Amino acid sequence: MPPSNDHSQLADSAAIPVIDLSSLRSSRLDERQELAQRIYDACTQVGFFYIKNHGIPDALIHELHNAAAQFFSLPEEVKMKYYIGNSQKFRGYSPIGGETSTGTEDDPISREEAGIMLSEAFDIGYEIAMDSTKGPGASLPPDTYGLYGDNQWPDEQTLPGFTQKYVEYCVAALDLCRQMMGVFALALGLQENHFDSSMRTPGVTSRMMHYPAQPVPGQVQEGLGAHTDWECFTILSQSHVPGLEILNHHGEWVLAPPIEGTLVVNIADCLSTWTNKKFKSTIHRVNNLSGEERYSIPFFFGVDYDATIAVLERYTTSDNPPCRTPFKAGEWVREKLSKAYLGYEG
Ligand SMILES: O=C(O)CCC(=O)C(=O)O
Ligand SMILES: [Fe+2]
Repeated sequence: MPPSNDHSQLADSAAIPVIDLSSLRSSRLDERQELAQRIYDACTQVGFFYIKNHGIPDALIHELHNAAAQFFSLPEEVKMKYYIGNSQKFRGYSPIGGETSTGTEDDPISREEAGIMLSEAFDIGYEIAMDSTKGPGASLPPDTYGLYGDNQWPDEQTLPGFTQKYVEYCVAALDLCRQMMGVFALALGLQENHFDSSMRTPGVTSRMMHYPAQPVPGQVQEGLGAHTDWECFTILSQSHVPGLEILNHHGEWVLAPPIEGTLVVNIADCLSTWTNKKFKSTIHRVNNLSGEERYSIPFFFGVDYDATIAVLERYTTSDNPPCRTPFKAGEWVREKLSKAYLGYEG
């Protein structure tokens, strides 16, 4: 297990709770507060939880998984037309071996040490069309960190309806994330609208992932190395095939198996920093040992790239000073992306 001077990246418990989000949209504050309490417990103890009754239609999720399977079954030379290395902004297709494990804060991995991961991915980022709060005249903000726009969508002849389906999913996921930031604010003892001014054009990204079955039975090639996510939190849709594991403080990897009708939520570095690591940005990894193809679709919710992440004063004491000096969300994400993708040097 990686050395750790605190337990903020390790789950206390193997039990990943299932939280019913029905009251997320309740008009009653006491019901939203009760939900916030359950979320607080999950974020401070595990850093991971499942959500049910989240409001994203099952049919849409199912169709998007079909679209992902179709994309990855395209010939390699067709997928390479959308190669991530063509993009200045980390958008597009990353073939097997195109990405490297960066490790964790306490246990970083250099490019020389990192092995080839058995996964391929297709990455996209925020667009106005994904944002239900934006009208037709809206445009992207100044791109100080080189992270807004420039998605490399597959063309319509190759994959009809793919772009529309993915954008439709992002609209629903982004709406859900904004609502969840309200409940996170309540959980942290803040006004429900505390984060609203930091999520006008939020730094969201999403990716489709494909983890092939192990090529040599009995030999395990890692699908995605141990890491924490970088933004505020992640909403993950996994297919019926297990593979996601989270690290607990006994140094044991605990499976987070797919549960029908749920999505997985995990806290990431920026929200963890805001709380002085009270909310855990828990280390996780993926190994596909199932013998089947595995697909997953994470949606990474980050705040505006020019938002400042500064530890909330209420989570500091003289014995527990801020874990980091303030930084811009875009700075952090860009640095992490530059390390993870081969072919980018910052
Ligand atoms: O594929 C999964 O289940 C998890 C993916 C993940 O952790 C990530 O993309 O950051
Ligand atoms: Fe992750």
